Amino acid sequence: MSNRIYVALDTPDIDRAKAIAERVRHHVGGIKLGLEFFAANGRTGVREMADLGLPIFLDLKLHDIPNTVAKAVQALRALEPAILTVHASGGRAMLEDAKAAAPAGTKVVAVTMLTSLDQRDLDATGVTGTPHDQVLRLTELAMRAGVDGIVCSGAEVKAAHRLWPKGFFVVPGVRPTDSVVGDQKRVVTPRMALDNGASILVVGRPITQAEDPDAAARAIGATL
Ligand SMILES: O=C(O)c1cc(=O)[nH]c(=O)n1[C@@H]1O[C@H](COP(=O)(O)O)[C@@H](O)[C@H]1O
Repeated sequence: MSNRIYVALDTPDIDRAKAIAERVRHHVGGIKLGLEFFAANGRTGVREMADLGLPIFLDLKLHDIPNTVAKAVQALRALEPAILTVHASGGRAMLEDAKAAAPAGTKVVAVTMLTSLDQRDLDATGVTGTPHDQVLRLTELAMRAGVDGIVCSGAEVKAAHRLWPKGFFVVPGVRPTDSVVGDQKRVVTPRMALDNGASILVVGRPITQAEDPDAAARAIGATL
């Protein structure tokens, strides 16, 4: 089951990213490269990481007017990532245009409500209802727009999966029981996220900050 773990290599240092990827490669299903990596290393860096042979999840969380997002996705086409993220709250037209601009083999997944946010944060943005309500509202929007799936926390993935049985569900913000939570707020264990219907898990610091990333990835895999 460890092939359902994507390790988040959140570092601007490509040599460090490669070193961790090499160490954990037999215990993860793919690697996730996000804004920190992309801002420092760009498309060339993504290509270099892809040469390691693992599927690439390019997590840029695009969120802008439809034309701008579509053009950005077009500019990324040649990288053919396995997964690409956009923000669901960008709206239906943006989601449709992002999907239309992506390569056929790329899953476009829409971030619903970041796992680093809770009820108070939601209230502060003027959104009514609970995190659960907000995730389901955006799941429905993403489904209707024709993207491939969503990103949500393990606390909502069961209900989101029920609403969209054919969707692809990415769950970050997972923590083994003995692990530091950090800036995440809606956290579940990797096992619970999968039991609740996650298609893949994103795991960053519990692996990358471990003294032995390989052992940490193996240990998480063993709980699944
Ligand atoms: O899209 C994501 O991957 C994402 C969405 C979200 O709601 N929360 C979230 O933490 N992430 C990403 O998942 C990773 C979590 O990292 P750790 O908290 O270190 O395990 C980071 O790379 C985040 O950018």
